[in-house]
Amino acid sequence: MPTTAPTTPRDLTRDSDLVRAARRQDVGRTPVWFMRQAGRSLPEYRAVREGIPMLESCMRPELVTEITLQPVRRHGVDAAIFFSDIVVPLKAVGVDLDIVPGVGPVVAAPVRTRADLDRLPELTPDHVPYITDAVEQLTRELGPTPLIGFAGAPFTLASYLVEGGPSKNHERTKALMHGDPELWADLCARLAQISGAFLRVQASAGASAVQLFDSWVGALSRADYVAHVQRHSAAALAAVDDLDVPRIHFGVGTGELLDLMGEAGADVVGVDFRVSLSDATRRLGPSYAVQGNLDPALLFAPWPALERRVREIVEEGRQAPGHIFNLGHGVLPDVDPDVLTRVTALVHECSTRS
Ligand SMILES: Cc1c2[nH]c(c1CCC(=O)O)Cc1[nH]c(c(CCC(=O)O)c1C)Cc1[nH]c(c(CCC(=O)O)c1C)Cc1[nH]c(c(C)c1CCC(=O)O)C2
Repeated sequence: MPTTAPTTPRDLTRDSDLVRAARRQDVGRTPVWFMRQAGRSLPEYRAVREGIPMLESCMRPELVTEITLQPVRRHGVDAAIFFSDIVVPLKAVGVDLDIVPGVGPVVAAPVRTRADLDRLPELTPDHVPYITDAVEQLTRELGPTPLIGFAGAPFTLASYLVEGGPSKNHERTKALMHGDPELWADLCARLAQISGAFLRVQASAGASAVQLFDSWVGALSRADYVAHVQRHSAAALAAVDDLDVPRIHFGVGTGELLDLMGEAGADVVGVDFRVSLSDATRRLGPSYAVQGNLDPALLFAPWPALERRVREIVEEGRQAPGHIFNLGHGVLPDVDPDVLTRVTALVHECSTRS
């Protein structure tokens, strides 16, 4: 019987457990990956990053490829997450910012006025040729293992731009949202274009799924999310509507927003460790897969306690229409990477369907 050779990177990953779980299809076993699986927890990461600033490393396709592959080789996870950062597209369009070790993104001139917004251009693929190169190289090397592309969501990006750096209370961001809702809406619309275009570059170059990180949106009420944020996140996700890639939508402390984040255009809703997967599934209904939700701090607990919790999460995930095992937030830098390898193997072992 004649067979047709696969022609795109996505053809090779269509039947992967990660893509199937995201689409709420049957899987052989529960797929697992970890947010921040590439990074300081790995000695091989620290070795290749030595002396190279974070943002510069994101612009070197060879290095991005190597760093993205490191946790896949080491842990045997079911997906690679593209090595980059949510502020890379902002840097690419000319925002003067840096990622300060131990602090996070710091913006030289915060965006707070109409004139500031007017200086923030839209993103085109020509701004980020190194992203296209890295994704193409990576998907060739990954073969049947899916690559997840990502971007920051408008609210989380706006918070860094308006505050000028990391913020506990997002006070200036909320002051702008409520004090000048028109400027806020225009800023978020611009950020949605930038995020959407960044997702589209990655999906067009071969990424098999995308994740929109709205890490800090749990700081908002449902009413504010609906009035000031949801449509902008929806616009970012809609940028890949026609590309046939499942969309994951994640935030921290977003238990009260899960259904609204689903409605914004997600296939999979990320759940942090504050809400059980059973409750999350009840809140979301049958139309969404879930991703999560091991507390990253539990990776420091004695193995029997950690093992019990991992097994519980896999069991709860079986009640969902689809489940991708992950942490409730990123890997902490001091974690013993062998624990992540062991958790990966345990999730696979205890979820294998006979
Ligand atoms: C809020 C946010 C940022 N960046 C990101 C988010 C959303 C996810 C989340 O909520 O954690 C997303 C991100 N940042 C990075 C990745 C890709 C790799 C992966 O997840 O494995 C991803 C998906 C690399 C990175 N981004 C950063 C690092 C550490 C830099 C280093 O190794 O020197 C990495 C590996 C820097 C960064 N960038 C940011 C922070 C808060 C920090 C940490 C600062 C620090 O503690 O030093 C902004």
